[in-house]
Amino acid sequence: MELLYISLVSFFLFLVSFSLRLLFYKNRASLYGGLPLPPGNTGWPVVGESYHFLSAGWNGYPEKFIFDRMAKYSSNIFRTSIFGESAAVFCGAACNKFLFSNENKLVQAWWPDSVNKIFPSSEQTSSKEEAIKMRKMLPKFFNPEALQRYIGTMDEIARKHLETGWDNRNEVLVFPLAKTYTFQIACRLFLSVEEPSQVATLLEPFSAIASGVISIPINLPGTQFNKAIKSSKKVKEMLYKIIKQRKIDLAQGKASATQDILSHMLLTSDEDGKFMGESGIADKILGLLIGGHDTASSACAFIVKYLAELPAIYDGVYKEQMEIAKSKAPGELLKWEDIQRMKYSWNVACEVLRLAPPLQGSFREVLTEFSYNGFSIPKGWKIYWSANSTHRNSDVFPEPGKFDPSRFEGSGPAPYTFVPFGGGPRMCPGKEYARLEILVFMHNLVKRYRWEKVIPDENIVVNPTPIPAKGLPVRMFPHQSQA
Ligand code: HEM
Repeated sequence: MELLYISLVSFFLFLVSFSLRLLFYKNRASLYGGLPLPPGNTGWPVVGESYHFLSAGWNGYPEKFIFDRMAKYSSNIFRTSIFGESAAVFCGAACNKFLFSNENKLVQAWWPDSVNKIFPSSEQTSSKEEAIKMRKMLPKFFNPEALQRYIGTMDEIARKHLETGWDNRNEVLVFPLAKTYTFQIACRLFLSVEEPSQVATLLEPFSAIASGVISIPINLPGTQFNKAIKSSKKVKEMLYKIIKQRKIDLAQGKASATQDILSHMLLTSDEDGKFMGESGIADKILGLLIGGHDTASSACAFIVKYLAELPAIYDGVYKEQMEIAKSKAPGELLKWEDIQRMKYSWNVACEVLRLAPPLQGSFREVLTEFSYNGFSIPKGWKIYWSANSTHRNSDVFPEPGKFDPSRFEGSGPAPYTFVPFGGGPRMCPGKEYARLEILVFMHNLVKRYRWEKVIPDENIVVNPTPIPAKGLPVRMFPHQSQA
């Protein structure tokens, strides 16, 4: 469907685009210090290289878009055109360091216009401004005390989740279960929503939203973009209902001020004493659910995949987790000290995040023209940094395709090379929360079962997070005795 639309739109806009290109090339003489633009290709008219960029992921090799061009142009920086924007792709640790250190000086956060359309801010501000407000607010929910409190709840949810979704089954489909797990935690900690049918109703539209965020923004029936816009509206309507009910419950003393993120948002004012409106709260909760849900569930699913493929790694994780399990009283929930002992398991999770980063990278917008590595980068251009440009680079991680958790022992990878959570001031604010829910998941899963893949060479699709094409079916083998 999308290909058809792209061809039609491309054809009609070709002539317009051609004349705009002539104009663009004329204006190049004014670039920074006379330096050239990075080498590269701006691809097809209007859609640029968006299709190449996206299809590399759909085929399971998002890094191919990056490495093909780095090799072709013998450069760590190359020019492209994605989502209707002139862009430079910055590759490697030095580029990561440069970008992350120049946040809000030379560059600022940017998302494709599709993001503003899928998540129109109800407060008439851009998604960029909303993100700034969100960043200010998040430390309250993700500070060390709050995170430590969440561990027991996460453990409780993990146990119940495994009992209802995994126990007494010969075979399970991991990907949807991992999504349910991370979503159950988010619903509980953000909204105090626990009732399984309510969680399922909220979850249903989410996969359409995620794939629409990084898609070609053609809002016609049947496109990913169109489905994402509709799904985002649907979730917001559900969130409004929950928020309205919570206001009533708080007024009647049926809900507490500290029970979850929603209560905090309703009852906490900003530095000017202003409280957030219902629509602003719905936007923020939706942002958190989006940011935190597909990423962490993809990590959990890929941990299951790699542990099935690598029995020696599984044994290492099992040994570590059983030592922790045996040190606990029956029924006792996990605590902060237990998480601190899960060092090998976290190294394994990091190796999974290196090989299958849930987010492939993200964009910045150039605030002021600058030069870097002998190239001029014009104001207004977009810059894309990519986790794979270091994660899959043999100069940085020797034998990059080999699964080797020992890479994370000692001082670990060199700075700016392992970047699944980004870096600098915009580094993922949910990193620690994600670490906790991933480790709690690993603990509960390996404690109960060993498993094997039903489809040994299942394809991976990256859209925009990596997904096993058939949902990762596995055969389950429960351990004889559980701690
Ligand atoms: C394995 C799990 C996760 C991964 C790999 C991940 C990765 C990332 C990355 C790469 C960024 C973008 C940084 C940039 O633009 O340079 C980001 C941003 C963000 N993440 Fe995560 N994330 C994960 C889990 C979470 C969780 C659990 C939450 C919330 C509960 C969350 C909330 C956010 C938010 C709100 C942003 C936007 C921050 C901003 O714009 O300043 N993430 N994440």
